[in-house]
Amino acid sequence: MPVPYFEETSDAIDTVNVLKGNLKGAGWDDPSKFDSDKDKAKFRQYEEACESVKSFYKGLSSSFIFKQTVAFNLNARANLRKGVRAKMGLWEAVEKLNALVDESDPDTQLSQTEHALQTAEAIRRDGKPEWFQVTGLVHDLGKMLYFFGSEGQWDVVGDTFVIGCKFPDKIIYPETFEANPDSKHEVYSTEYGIYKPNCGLENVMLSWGHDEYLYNVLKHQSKLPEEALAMIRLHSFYPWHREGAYMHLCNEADMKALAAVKAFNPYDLYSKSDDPVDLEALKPYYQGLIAKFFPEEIEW
Ligand SMILES: O[C@H]1[C@H](O)[C@@H](O)[C@H](O)[C@@H](O)[C@H]1O
Ligand SMILES: [Fe+2]
Ligand SMILES: [Fe+2]
Repeated sequence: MPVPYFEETSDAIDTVNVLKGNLKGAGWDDPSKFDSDKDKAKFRQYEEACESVKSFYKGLSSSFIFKQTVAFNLNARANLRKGVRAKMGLWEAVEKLNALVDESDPDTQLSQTEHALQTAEAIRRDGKPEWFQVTGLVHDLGKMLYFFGSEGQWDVVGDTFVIGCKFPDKIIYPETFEANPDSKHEVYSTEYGIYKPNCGLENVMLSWGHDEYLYNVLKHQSKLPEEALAMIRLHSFYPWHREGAYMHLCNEADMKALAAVKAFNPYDLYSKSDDPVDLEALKPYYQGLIAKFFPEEIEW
């Protein structure tokens, strides 16, 4: 069992409440203002996307479609438990991701370091609390998986969906899921599959990638509020947070998570068209924020 970084003593709870910036009523979930000048119809246009994005999702041999199965997902989670892949601070991870451009993303050709800082800066400009800003900074650091022996980008990036029940038509290029062997399985192809009605997303396996990975890495190694952890785990789950799929698996806690993810989404998505950022100039500020919420080294 990993030792939680945040031990629940009453002192620690006070510190955490201060860090959260009075979660309730602090305005952190007021609608974002920064995206009012964005042409939202220009984002997530998968039909018009470049060939590399299309082939990531629906190329003839797209592993993203074929290989995200129950069997693969159980195995990925078992591997995660086998040990620690690296010990590294979060800022180092931000810098390492300069080497990664996300093949699945139609909206940015910039590196993931740029994307992390653009997201965080948009949140900061909108006057949101520090925990929200740092969540913006780290939300995609799960893409470090790419350097930790992933099979490619297909098991790291891209939107997520539920494994173990029917693939709804709310996923990008839904027709392609016919090629996933689970779509023919007698249980996994049914509405509820291996799940019970309203079992809660906490009990559901999301397709393996950067969200599930980072959530598992950080849940015991941060002082982030649960809203932030929901943003991390569920931000790529567009079939759910944008299209409203999978409500039959959700419970009340998930509705709170949904509000958090929806508050986060504009910063993640629409900051992709912002100007590039100055890494060196921003470094001291974000290193300071990281130090407030995370241990110096994370066990990856
Ligand atoms: O959260 C995002 C989102 O789901 C994008 O659609 C995907 O292309 C990216 O890989 C991911 O980081
Ligand atoms: Fe992401
Ligand atoms: Fe992102």
